[in-house]
Amino acid sequence: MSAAMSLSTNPVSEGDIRDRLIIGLDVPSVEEARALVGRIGEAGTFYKIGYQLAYAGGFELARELIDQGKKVFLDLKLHDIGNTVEEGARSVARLGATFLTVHAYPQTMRAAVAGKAGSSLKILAVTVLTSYDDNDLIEAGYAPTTAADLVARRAGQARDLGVDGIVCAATEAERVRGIVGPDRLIVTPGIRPAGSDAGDQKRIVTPSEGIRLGANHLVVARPIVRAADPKAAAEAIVREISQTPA
Ligand SMILES: O=C(O)c1cc(=O)[nH]c(=O)n1[C@@H]1O[C@H](COP(=O)(O)O)[C@@H](O)[C@H]1O
Repeated sequence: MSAAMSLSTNPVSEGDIRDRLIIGLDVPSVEEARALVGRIGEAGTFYKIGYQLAYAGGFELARELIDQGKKVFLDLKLHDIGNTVEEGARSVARLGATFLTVHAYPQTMRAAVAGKAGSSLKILAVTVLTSYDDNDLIEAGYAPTTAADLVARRAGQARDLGVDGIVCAATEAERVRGIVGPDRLIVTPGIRPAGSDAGDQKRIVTPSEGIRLGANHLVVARPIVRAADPKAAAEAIVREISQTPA
């Protein structure tokens, strides 16, 4: 695959098409993550470091990957008092990460936007986790609502607060695009290549559906990380993305 491979038909996805796949490094140690990145090689350009790896030395790996020219998404899903979130976002901005997640609560989003000011870090607001369905929201104490409606409400708040992108299930991406407009990013986990296990995800689609529904980036972990051949799994998803008209 050529490093310069691009998808010029979609203005929000200009650049290397491989960047549209964000590979979740959901593994227990930096050594395993390094080995995985090595196996995936040129097929992976954008990596996500979440709780499991971040709390096991992942910040050092983030620096290493950035130094190698990879993009890094720090998926820390911040949510705390405003001052703490603002200072946390400021520290992540200094690391040189590309994306940082925060939960889509207005105070939290406002603080993160203030913290990253002046840097190239982009804040992504996690609206409703893709492992939640409508019943999970009711169980969590939300007044009868649907995941789709809550995603829409939070996407509107994120837009108004100047957040750079939205994390939602691709099933809501079209509605979110209508709310946030063409320039904000839509990043969708809950992606499952045809025939793969849903695991704990509840609002899932295939890579091609995700792109067709308007996602800028797809987040995929287990279907790549646990594949017998992670490089081939990543390449297959990138191929599917490249063959789907945006
Ligand atoms: O913020 C995220 O990345 C995220 C938000 C969300 O709503 N759902 C979700 O699955 N994620 C993350 O995306 C990844 C999905 O992993 P797999 O289900 O293994 O592909 C995990 O690292 C999750 O932490």
